[in-house]
Amino acid sequence: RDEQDFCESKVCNEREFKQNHFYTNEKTYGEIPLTLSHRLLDALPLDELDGPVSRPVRGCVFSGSRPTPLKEPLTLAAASQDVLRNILDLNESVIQNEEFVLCVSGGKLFPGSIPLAHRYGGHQFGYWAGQLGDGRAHFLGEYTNRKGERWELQLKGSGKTPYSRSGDGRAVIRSSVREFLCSEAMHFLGVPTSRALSLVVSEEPVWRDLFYNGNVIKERGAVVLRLARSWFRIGSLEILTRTGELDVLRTLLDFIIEEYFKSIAMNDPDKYVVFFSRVVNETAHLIAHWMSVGFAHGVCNTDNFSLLSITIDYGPFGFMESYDPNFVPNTSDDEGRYSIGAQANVGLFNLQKLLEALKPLLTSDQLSQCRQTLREYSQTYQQRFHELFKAKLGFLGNQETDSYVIAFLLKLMEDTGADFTMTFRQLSEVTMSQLQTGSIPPSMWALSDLLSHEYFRDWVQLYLKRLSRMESDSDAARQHRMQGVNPRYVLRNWMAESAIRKAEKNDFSEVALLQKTLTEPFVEQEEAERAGYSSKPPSWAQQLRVSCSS
Ligand SMILES: Nc1ncnc2c1ncn2[C@@H]1O[C@H](COP(=O)(O)OP(=O)(O)OP(=O)(O)O)[C@@H](O)[C@H]1O
Repeated sequence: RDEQDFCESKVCNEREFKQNHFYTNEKTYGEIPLTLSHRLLDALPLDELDGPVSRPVRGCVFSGSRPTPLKEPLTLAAASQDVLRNILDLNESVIQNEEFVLCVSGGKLFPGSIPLAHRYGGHQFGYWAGQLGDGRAHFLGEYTNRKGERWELQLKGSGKTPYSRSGDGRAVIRSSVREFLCSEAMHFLGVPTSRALSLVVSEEPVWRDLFYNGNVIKERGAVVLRLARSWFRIGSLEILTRTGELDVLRTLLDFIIEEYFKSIAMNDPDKYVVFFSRVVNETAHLIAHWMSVGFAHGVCNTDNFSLLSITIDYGPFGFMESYDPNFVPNTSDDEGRYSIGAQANVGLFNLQKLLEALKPLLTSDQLSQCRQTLREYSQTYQQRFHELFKAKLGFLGNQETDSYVIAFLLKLMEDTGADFTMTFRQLSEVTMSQLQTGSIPPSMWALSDLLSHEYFRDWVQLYLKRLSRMESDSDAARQHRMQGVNPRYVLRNWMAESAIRKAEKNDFSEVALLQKTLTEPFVEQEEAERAGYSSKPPSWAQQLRVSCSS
């Protein structure tokens, strides 16, 4: 009852809220030529006007919440040219403008912006965690670009909201550099993902217990402005079912389908079934894609799984180096629930939770259809995985032995601990005759590791035999094809760590180098080679521990 009274006393009427924001915020609008609109705000129920008071929220999808500016001086540590130019239609010179730095860090609002925090819940590490929500993120509004694409802009690390619980609403430089670099890198690897426009660092002190052992240290706050077609997550729907707010659930679900799943007819009586099967399909594809680049998300909770099946929430992720299906990229997952090899299964768990959220809106027949879709998830995933790995090996067409050749290689890699990224890359650089004669140059260090395996020669024979079946194919054509899908550079932990150590001292040169390198991950680059980004990881990389505290 107390909780209910508390909520009710805070709820104000929606018109009042909008007016408050539209009229009193005007003077804080920036002068950057980027005007945001708010389709979501018009369509979805809104909570209340003011304040970052942490509380249980009911009956809405968003709460009004303004960013808290970071302590100055602020430094624009990095910006994505691609996002500026190709998503936001902005001229690159805009980043010289002080207003820009304020707008992308929460000090001012873009024209038209009405900042909101999204209410969602989620299953974390297998258990229902209750209300979560944007505890340190602010949704600023949406931008429709010249190409007609709609993008939703969000700040992360921009201060407390009603969903902050005991958190401080901030993000540190360390985690912000990682999110900025990795989300952009994933885009250029071709993996569906949120994007990042900018990274601003500040003098704001932020206290973090890095390894949850009582050793609290002072770090500095940073804000990333990130973008996605949509930020809705499985947890966005789950919370509404859990609290029995079925009208809001239906409103939100219809909005999501109408806005982001345009090919589903709103008058189709099975629209929720079709929606579910799309999410199942795309989630399976996304996780297969992660596997094909050796990406371990690290925290595959339902609040971190997008309904649009894009990669969101770059926390304690990692790119696998030595091939190991049990690879866990951080120090917080002792049981390996989110190990790289478990991601497909966790995806299924999350989709089961999505189905539970949809259940009150389904007839029993529709529920059975959805259950059938879930039973097909594993096959959808396997098929996509198979296609992606076939492409990584340069195969055209289908041969019965393909699955065996792929599995055989992965087993050899596991036995020898061969580097995942460079094994495939070097297979795309080596010639067939070098493979045939076993004369692999020492610079191909990952293949050299594999060479030590007693069965590697057997695998090579199978592989060459398979390649020789593609009669019209040449070695050069195969190499070209394979180099287009096997990156030479991924954001290895040690690379991110090296850039972070410098960034914490206000030297952003390595952030810039990594950003540049990872914009063309499939192309060999002189500077990146000099920096050792395709070399064997340095010995200190083994000791690195990635914290979940961020
Ligand atoms: N410092 C913080 N202050 C307030 N809330 C926080 C803080 N850190 C995390 N949270 C909240 O805890 C929940 C889980 O955190 P998690 O690290 O998965 O998300 P996040 O990285 O903050 O957000 P996102 O998923 O949007 O990238 C989210 O509701 C998040 O907003």
